[in-house]
Amino acid sequence: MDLHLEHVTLVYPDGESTLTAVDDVSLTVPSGTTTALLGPSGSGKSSLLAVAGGLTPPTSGSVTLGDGEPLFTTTTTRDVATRARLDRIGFVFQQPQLIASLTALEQLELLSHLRGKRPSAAREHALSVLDAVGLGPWAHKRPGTLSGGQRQRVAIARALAGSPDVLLVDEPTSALDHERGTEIIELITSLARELGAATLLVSHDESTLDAVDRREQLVDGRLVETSPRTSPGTSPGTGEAA
Ligand SMILES: Nc1ncnc2c1ncn2[C@@H]1O[C@H](COP(=O)(O)OP(=O)(O)OP(=O)(O)O)[C@@H](O)[C@H]1O
Repeated sequence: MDLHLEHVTLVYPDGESTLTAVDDVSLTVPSGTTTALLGPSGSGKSSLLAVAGGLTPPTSGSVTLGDGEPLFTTTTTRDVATRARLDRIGFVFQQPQLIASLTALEQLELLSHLRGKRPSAAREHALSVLDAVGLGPWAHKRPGTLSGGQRQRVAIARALAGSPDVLLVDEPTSALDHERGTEIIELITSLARELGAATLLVSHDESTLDAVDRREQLVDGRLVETSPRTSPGTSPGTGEAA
């Protein structure tokens, strides 16, 4: 399902005043595609991701999936947002945020349990997702015995295990070297395509983003530039502005 952000504005209280972190942003991420969100520090990337994922209600505007009812609006209650996140949205954060005492497989099974899945079906599915991220042989390892790249792959598998409509990814490569960072972006975009997840990915590092379908630029909370997908082998940012 396509993800639609419609006239999203997010204003934070800032002492006696207010700060507009996201300013009237409208954006569609088609199902199965990956849009990278770029922009300087403080431009509102994480804030926009937080609204897209129902972590923060927008001050105005809405988040919709497909042609359905809005998923997150100014009035969405915390309980409704939590359920929508569990059922429809996968998150990958800068740090993998894994539970140290659980194996890779158990990290995925825990969420399946929260979603009310049968344990045997959940295990089989979790193993197939770990296979898809190249971690089949490491399914029974705990985070402490995995590399940084492997831990991020567990986080990606965990985010995708519930077959979410939307995948939201915040700086997934900041703790990785260039080669592993590029591999992680390639993995995310190919799995998003395979699973039909509309994927919005915040990144500082344009050099790892050859595989993404689209780039958007935020400055002072506003979208300023849209570029279509660059062909493999061409340098980024050479597309015509839309
Ligand atoms: N919880 C908050 N309360 C008040 N202001 C906030 C809050 N979170 C972010 N801000 C402010 O909103 C603006 C946008 O911040 P945001 O973290 O979304 O930007 P960003 O582009 O993700 O930055 P970075 O790349 O450094 O993570 C900044 O001015 C920031 O200081």
